Amino acid sequence: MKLKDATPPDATFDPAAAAIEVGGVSADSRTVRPGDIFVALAGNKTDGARFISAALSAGAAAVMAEQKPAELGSAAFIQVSNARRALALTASRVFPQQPATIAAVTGTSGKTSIAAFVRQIWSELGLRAASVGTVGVVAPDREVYGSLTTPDPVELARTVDELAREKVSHLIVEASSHGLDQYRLEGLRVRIAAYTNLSRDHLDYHPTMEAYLAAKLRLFTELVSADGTAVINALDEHAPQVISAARRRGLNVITTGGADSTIAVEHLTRDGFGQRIDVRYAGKQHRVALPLVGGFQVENALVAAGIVIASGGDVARTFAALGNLEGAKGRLERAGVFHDAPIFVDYAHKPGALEKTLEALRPYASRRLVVVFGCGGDRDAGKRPIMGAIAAEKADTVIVTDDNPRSEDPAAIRAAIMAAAPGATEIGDRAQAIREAIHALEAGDVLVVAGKGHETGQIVKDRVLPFSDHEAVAAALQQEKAA
Ligand SMILES: CC(=O)N[C@H]1[C@@H](OP(=O)(O)OP(=O)(O)OC[C@H]2O[C@@H](n3ccc(=O)[nH]c3=O)[C@H](O)[C@@H]2O)O[C@H](CO)[C@@H](O)[C@@H]1O[C@H](C)C(=O)N[C@@H](C)C(=O)N[C@H](CCC(=O)O)C(=O)O
Ligand SMILES: Nc1ncnc2c1ncn2[C@@H]1O[C@H](COP(=O)(O)OP(=O)(O)OP(=O)(O)O)[C@@H](O)[C@H]1O
Ligand SMILES: N[C@H](CCC[C@H](N)C(=O)O)C(=O)O
Ligand SMILES: [Mg+2]
Repeated sequence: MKLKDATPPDATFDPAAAAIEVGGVSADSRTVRPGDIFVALAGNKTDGARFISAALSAGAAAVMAEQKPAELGSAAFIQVSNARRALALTASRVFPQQPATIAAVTGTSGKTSIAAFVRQIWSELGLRAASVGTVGVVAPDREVYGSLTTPDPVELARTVDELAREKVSHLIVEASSHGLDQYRLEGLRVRIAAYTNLSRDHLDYHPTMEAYLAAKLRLFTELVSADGTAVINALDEHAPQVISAARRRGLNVITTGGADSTIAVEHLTRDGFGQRIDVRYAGKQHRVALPLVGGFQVENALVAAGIVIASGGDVARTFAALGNLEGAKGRLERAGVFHDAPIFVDYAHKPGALEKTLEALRPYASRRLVVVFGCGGDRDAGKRPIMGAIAAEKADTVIVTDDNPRSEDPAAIRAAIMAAAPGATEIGDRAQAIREAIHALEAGDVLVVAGKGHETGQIVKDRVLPFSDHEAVAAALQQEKAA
């Protein structure tokens, strides 16, 4: 395609460059192919401008940047005011196909669960549906694991284009705060934007909670199309700010979960490991039998229903479909039982999630609620004592272990948690921590192994050691059986 067709309208370049043929776009000199546009981004670790000569050696036909580089060789220069935004917009021109209906969900917790729910409901309504997020790409024809919640803009645009070619008509994408802050989703034609909640996370990246919320609000104030719909969990304390941002933008607003919400909860009862909900929407009552544990899953399920209804889904069939939902892998998932005590694997790796998960399981523990968890290295260290205190307050038995120490000293991470969790036991080796927790279980106990959810590795220094909480639980149960 021609350079002028690949670049966003506000890009400026020498008119002679307009007709240059470009092959693709990359912000990484290591993946540049001959004929590509190289976009120089000022990064968090280094500056892409330092790699312009490497990109030119790799055959870049043009360099896109906010400032003109000293050396360009024979390559064209494309000046833009916001290189990250321009990268995503260029990627969406290079990869132009998109499913007709795209929804994006943001919030500290619940995105992966909601993406899985929405995909399942759409599929049940007979639509070709896909999701992109923490657990990768899940589509009718394939499942591909990814490393980021919101992929980088080039990979995202390429994936979305492929999905459209695979005849996916309905897509839901997780919009992380990093993704929104770094303009990874620009160029996506988002018709429905959803918000779950806001609690402490990623304060190693966002300077304040206000900045963290502001990144999330971009989905409503800038990204979703002006005639789109906002679906907002009314039970979250920051919901009023999201609702007013959505209203200011002129979006259609659907609120969920509260007594006065568009999708209102009239009555809620626990029913074994499921829940019965009477929901009211547009003057009509719908009875929902949700086969999932935890009040937060009700919030997630209703946001998911709101998204599907906003996309034109049949209302009665949408609420009926909630009765068949499967939880996302490793989200408060029952992974086994020992001495009649259920064992859950959960992805709570931030304070708000840990609190909600322990609260959700408390009613099932007639004896002890036991939690095994740790905190990731190279991530917001401030979370550690907060999570320690929450575990000590909300659980009866706390075992502090390792969860992706990365470059940090695992013992120091555990010590920061332990300092705020009086009475907790420290067992660094995660498999051993799980074994000891299971060995001590008795009828009436409930165990939750939190923090890794669907993950399949333990990141120690630069190595990813194979590790799965599901497998560790299964191995421990096997060992108990053999004993
Ligand atoms: C802090 C952060 O978000 N960093 C992301 C960001 O990197 P960056 O742009 O700051 O990159 P950088 O390393 O400083 O390099 C600057 C530029 O030089 C380029 N470069 C670098 C080296 C070279 O040889 N040649 C070259 O051209 C790089 O490609 C880049 O364009 O943009 C990259 C491309 O999109 C991401 O891969 C990278 O994610 C890193 C790996 C990461 O760990 N991100 C996590 C924290 C993240 O994004 N998490 C969120 C939230 C998860 C959650 O909600 O829990 C997610 O969406 O997954
Ligand atoms: N609505 C919710 N409110 C509070 N906590 C929740 C909610 N939904 C899920 N959680 C907790 O957060 C964990 C992660 O859930 P999920 O993966 O759906 O969220 P996410 O927003 O995609 O998280 P991440 O940003 O880590 O990918 C769950 O295992 C559970 O402990
Ligand atoms: N996307 C999140 C996942 C964290 C999962 C947890 N197991 C940890 O390593 O802290 C992050 O990279 O911060
Ligand atoms: Mg997620």
